[in-house]
Amino acid sequence: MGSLGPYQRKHKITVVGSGNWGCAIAKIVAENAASNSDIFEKKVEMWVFEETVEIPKDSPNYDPANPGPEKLTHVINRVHENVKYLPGIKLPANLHANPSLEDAVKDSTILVFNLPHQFIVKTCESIKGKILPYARGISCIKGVDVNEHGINLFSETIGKTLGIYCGALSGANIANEVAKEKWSETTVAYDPPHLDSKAPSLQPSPSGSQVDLVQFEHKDVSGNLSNVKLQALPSEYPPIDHNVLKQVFHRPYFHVRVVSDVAGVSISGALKNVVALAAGFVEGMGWGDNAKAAVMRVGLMEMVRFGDKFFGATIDQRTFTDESAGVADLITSSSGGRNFRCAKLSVERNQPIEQIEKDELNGQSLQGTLTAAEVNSFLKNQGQEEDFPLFTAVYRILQGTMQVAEIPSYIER
Ligand SMILES: NC(=O)c1ccc[n+]([C@@H]2O[C@H](COP(=O)([O-])OP(=O)(O)OC[C@H]3O[C@@H](n4cnc5c(N)ncnc54)[C@H](O)[C@@H]3O)[C@@H](O)[C@H]2O)c1
Ligand SMILES: O=P(O)(O)OC[C@H](O)CO
Repeated sequence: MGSLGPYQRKHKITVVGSGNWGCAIAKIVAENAASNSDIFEKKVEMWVFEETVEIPKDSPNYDPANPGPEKLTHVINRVHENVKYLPGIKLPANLHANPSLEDAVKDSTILVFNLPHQFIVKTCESIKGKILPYARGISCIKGVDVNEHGINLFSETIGKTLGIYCGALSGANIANEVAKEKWSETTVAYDPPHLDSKAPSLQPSPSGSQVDLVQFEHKDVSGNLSNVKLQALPSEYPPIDHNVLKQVFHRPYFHVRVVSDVAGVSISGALKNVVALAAGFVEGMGWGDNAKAAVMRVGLMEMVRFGDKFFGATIDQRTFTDESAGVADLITSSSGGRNFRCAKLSVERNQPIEQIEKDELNGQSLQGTLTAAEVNSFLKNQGQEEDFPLFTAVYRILQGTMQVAEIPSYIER
């Protein structure tokens, strides 16, 4: 290892985000950067939304020289652990926690976006024009971007905002299990216009001084056509393709399948969170495993129907059944995910789920509650609420306008 082969430059990787999943993925990426030093720079940057943390005196991470509250980035770089969002897990020493987003993404060719979805638009806006124009992205976000214009995948929102191509990663991946190196699978979806590896005429000159802007027509998931300009990756770098992405994410304990269905992978990851809330609600009622299986069955059907109706042109229906991002994620999320656990406690304690989130998650963020509201506003606009009774029931239960006890009769209609 260590030889650059036919390429003069290595990829620099930045992880944008450092929460529970952000750190688990950053750990994987940093491990791979260290062990594939022929194509990746060893040092991996991780952007941290800075805050201060208090380390208890009896913690092995306590620094008597620094007894007061300490910046989270200082703690991560000092003890190689995110003591707030991924406690008890050693992070690789080549992972650098950086409080400056602009500095963290500077000169990176591979950007991994891993934040709660409500923060992504603002985060991307702030680095517009400040990244390499030929960088490529992977979104690990589970959510959909619903705004007045309709519904978008976050990979597309990120790509459009930054003027780059962005794929997606999603799977049956509870972060704490992955971080403990318990075996799991994931799905990476990546399907850029073929300009990096298949069209040498589009490559810039080896000096990098001349860049090629490739303009192509792009149809987004809602069928809207737009002209997109994408800059080819300079030929000094190894092409960013399925093989390189596997080297970024695959570990002996984290098995990656790379596919092309970005829409299917992203939609599954977003919608399964809504179904996991329903699973938590019925579990909280003490209705048992049969009831949970029933909401998972109906939920999966609604996920497939949603994909077919609104993303039909671009989605591969097999993703829902064949890939980790599909039914496998639905099962794990409805068994031990945060959305499931908080929904269950909210029924058991008869408290709003926002209260449970605040009391139980120590700053981590539920995605299903926001997604249920966003999906509902989209379905309402489309006049389709009644065609998705489980999604609608979850939204109404969260709003307090429906009881969990009404789920069985409501979803049967
Ligand atoms: N945690 C999991 O098990 C898991 C697994 C797979 C996918 N995901 C998905 O990954 C994404 C990220 O989840 P996570 O678990 O890393 O996050 P998290 O739930 O741990 O959220 C906390 C993070 O949000 C950050 N944050 C708070 N306010 C912010 C702001 N204003 N701007 C930017 N960042 C802010 C915090 O600094 C912290 O890093 C989500 O879409 C989630 O659904 C999570
Ligand atoms: O803990 P949740 O509910 O956010 O789900 C975590 C992951 O998405 C499971 O794959």
